[in-house]
Amino acid sequence: MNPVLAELHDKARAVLDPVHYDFFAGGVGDEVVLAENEAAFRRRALLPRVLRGIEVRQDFPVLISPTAFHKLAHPDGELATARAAGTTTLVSSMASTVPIAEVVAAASGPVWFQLYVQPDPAVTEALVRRAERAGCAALVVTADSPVFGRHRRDLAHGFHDLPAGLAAENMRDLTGPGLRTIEMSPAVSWGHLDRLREMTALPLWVKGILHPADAVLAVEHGVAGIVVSNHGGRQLDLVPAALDALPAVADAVAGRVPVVLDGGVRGGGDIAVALALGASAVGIGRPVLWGLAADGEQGVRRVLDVLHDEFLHVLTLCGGELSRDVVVARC
Ligand SMILES: Cc1cc2nc3c(=O)[nH]c(=O)nc-3n(C[C@H](O)[C@H](O)[C@H](O)COP(=O)(O)O)c2cc1C
Ligand SMILES: CCCCC(=O)C(=O)O
Repeated sequence: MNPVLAELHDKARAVLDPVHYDFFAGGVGDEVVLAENEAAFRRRALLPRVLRGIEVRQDFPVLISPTAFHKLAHPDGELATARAAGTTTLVSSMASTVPIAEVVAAASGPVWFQLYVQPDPAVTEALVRRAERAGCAALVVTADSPVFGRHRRDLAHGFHDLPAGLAAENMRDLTGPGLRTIEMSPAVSWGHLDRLREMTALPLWVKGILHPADAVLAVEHGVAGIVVSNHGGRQLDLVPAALDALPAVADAVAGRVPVVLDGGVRGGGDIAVALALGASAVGIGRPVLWGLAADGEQGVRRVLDVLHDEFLHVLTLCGGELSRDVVVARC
C-alpha cells in the first residue's frame, strides 16, 4: 500500500468513533472478499517494456466511488470531498449527508449520482430529477444490492442508524416519517434500467457487475459504462476479488463501453494493473474516507495526489503503455 494512504488510514482509525470506523472499514460475513480485493493485486506482477521512448502524458484514470455518510467521517462531509475532487469525477452516493445540489455546487469537476432504484417508482423518479436539476453528469445504478449486506461489525455494535443531526439528505422530503429512508429491493430488474433510460437523457452506468453475461446484458440495455465491483466486499462474501472478475468482463464488453474497476485499489501500481487487465479507470472507496476523516478536504486531496503521482511513476517505469501481456502471476 502507498505509505501516505497507510498513514491517513492510521490517522482515520485514531480519530474516528470506533463504531463509525468499523462501518467504513468493514465488510460482509467473514470479510474474506474484503481482504481478497487487496490481496488480488499482490498476486500480480508487472512485466515492463523498456526502451520505448515514451514520455507519459495521461489523464488520471480515477473516479471517487460512491460511499455513504461522509459526515460520519468529517463535519464538512461530502462538501469537503467535492472540493478536493478537482477534475476527478466524484460519484456521489444517494446516501450522502449533504444534498446532491450542494455537492455539485461545491465541486469543480463532474459529479455523477449513484442510485439504488427504490421500490416506489415516484421516489426513484424524484431522485433522478433531483440529480438532473443539480447538474449531475451521469447516473450510476448500483446493481449488487438486492438486500442490505450483513456487516458483522455493524451488527455487533448495534449500528443501524445515523446519529441525531445527520440524515440521508437526498431522501429527506421524499419518504414519509418512520420509513427506513433508503430501501434495497430484490424486485429491481433490467426493466427498471430500461425505464430509467427512457426517463432521463443522463448517461446511465451500472455498478456491481461481476458476471460477464451481465456485462453483455448491460451493454444490450444501453448502458454508458460498467463498474466491475463487489461493493468493496460488503454484499456477498463468496464472490471473487473484483480484480479477478475484471478480465472476463472486459473481454465480454470488448471495448463497446468503458469498464471501471473498484475494490482494493491502494496505490498507483494497482491502478496500472487494473488498466492492463482491461479497465479504463478505477474507483477508489475507502482511501477517500480515510483522507476525509484524517484531514478533511486536504486529506482527500492528498489521497488523489499521491495516487496520481505514483500511477504516473509506475506507468513510466512500464514503458508508458499498459496491455494484458504486461501483467503476470506473482508465483
Ligand atoms: C462505507 C462505505 C459506504 C458505501 N456506500 C455505497 C453507496 O452508498 N453506494 C454504492 O453504490 N456503493 C457504496 N459503497 C461501495 C463503494 O462504492 C465501492 O464499491 C467500494 O468501496 C470499493 O472498494 P474500496 O473501498 O476497496 O476502494 C460503499 C463502500 C463503503 C466502504
Ligand atoms: C443506505 C446506505 C447504503 C450504503 C452502502 O452501500 C454500504 O454501506 O455499502
